[in-house]
Amino acid sequence: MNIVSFEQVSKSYRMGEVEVAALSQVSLRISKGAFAALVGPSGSGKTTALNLIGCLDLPTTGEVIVAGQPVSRLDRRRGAQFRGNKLGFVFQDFSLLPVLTVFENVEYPLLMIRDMPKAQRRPAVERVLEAVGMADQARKYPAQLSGGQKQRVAIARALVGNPELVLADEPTANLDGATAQRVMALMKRMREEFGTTFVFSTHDPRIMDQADVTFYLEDGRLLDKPPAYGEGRHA
Ligand SMILES: Nc1ncnc2c1ncn2[C@@H]1O[C@H](COP(=O)(O)OP(=O)(O)OP(=O)(O)O)[C@@H](O)[C@H]1O
Repeated sequence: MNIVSFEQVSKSYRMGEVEVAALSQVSLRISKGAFAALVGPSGSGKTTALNLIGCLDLPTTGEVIVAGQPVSRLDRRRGAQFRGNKLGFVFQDFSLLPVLTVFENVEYPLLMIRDMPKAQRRPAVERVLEAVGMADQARKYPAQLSGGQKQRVAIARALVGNPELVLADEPTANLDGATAQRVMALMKRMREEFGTTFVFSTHDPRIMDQADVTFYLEDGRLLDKPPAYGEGRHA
């Protein structure tokens, strides 16, 4: 079963007189449970593709279907609702709120998006903090954590609402090589433990090799085989 389908998806941005094609006629399918990489050089369209899957942007033409729902025409409110219920996000800059503790950062989506009562929030937060090995750091603030620890908290926050799909835009870009590998291993373990599909973007060959399916983008187009720079496998 596919959790993501793109049918002939194009996205262009107008910059004054000029039209920039961020994605051109991309068709792809990602099956449920995949650990999928979007790979390509800077400006190839990876973030645009993740934004379309995440209902953060709409395609210019074509159809995007996520978890059985055609999301290409959802308005802002319905898009936000869909996002809150079905998706989790991990960002390269971690995007933790500095004034909240680790526990509160992970709790935040349950409180703000799901409006979940406190008695249910605590066990949900404890479960994911335990899973990412950060339960003993719950009272710390983000500034007191290393980069790898921050990304573990961000992964816990992405998973706390039991999403079907986690989208991660260059999740290891701000981490050293060894920490990046540990964060990827953690995401893979979370995929096994929670049954969540992961789609991440990267241009690091060591990171793309972790994927079980890899999509190569170049100038907004999906390539049908790895380009010279790619060392990952093609599905
Ligand atoms: N909001 C926007 N307005 C205008 N052009 C945009 C916008 N967002 C993206 N683009 C353009 O679309 C193309 C694809 O950008 P995108 O951010 O998807 O690439 P990327 O592969 O994620 O790059 P990076 O690895 O640098 O993040 C680029 O040419 C970019 O300049």
